[in-house]
Amino acid sequence: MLRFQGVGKRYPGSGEILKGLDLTVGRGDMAFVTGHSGAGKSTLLKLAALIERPSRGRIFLNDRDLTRLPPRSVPYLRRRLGLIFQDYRLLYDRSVFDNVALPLQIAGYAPEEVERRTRAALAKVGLAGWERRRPVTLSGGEQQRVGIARAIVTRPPLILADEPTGNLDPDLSQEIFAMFRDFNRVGVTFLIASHDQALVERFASRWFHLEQGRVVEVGGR
Ligand SMILES: Nc1ncnc2c1ncn2[C@@H]1O[C@H](COP(=O)(O)OP(=O)(O)OP(=O)(O)O)[C@@H](O)[C@H]1O
Repeated sequence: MLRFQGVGKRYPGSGEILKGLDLTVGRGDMAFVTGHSGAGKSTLLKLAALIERPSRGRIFLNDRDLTRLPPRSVPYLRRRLGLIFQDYRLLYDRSVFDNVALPLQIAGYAPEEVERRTRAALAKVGLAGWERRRPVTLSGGEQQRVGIARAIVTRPPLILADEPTGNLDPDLSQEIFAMFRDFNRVGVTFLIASHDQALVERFASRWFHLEQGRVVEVGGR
């Protein structure tokens, strides 16, 4: 589903952060990227999400070469991805409903469809009835559930999550990963950056360990 082939990345003025990376995430995988701080985990996800472009190599999503994608096709492609961030990135001046509904509104769904799908996504993350709440009144774990509902609301086949439990305690982290696993079981592919080794070993069907810009170890069942 997602394939990196000899991918290098250098930021303006930086050395090479990723140095010819090869990896493949298959359809239905629950894949993790591990590595110490600065190893390039976020960079890898940003490349997959087309937030950054590689300096060399190729990235394929469903056999489509992302490195050759014209800029005008980027927004369309991004709609087919769910993105989840460590710091949730919610809009704090909007309601929970508005946050989750936003990707559907951008994609041009009719209002009644937006309403139906948004409520369904909130129910899936255990937040049915929370539509009118404001994100500031929610705990970190609850805010991340809103972030997850926003990521799944367009039913993307692939979800990219960057340290999604980095700000949460171990019990909540486990809850969030179990939720990902439930979505994974119904067919959503995940690529998750995490440095929580114990949880990765428990939940990963596959993982890639990064060191000095390369995959040095591949695990999984
Ligand atoms: N926009 C940028 N410009 C210049 N250097 C950058 C940029 N973004 C990241 N870097 C550098 O690239 C390296 C890898 O960063 P990245 O965020 O991908 O690592 P990470 O493995 O996700 O780390 P962490 O676990 O701390 O989030 C770091 O040395 C960082 O300083």
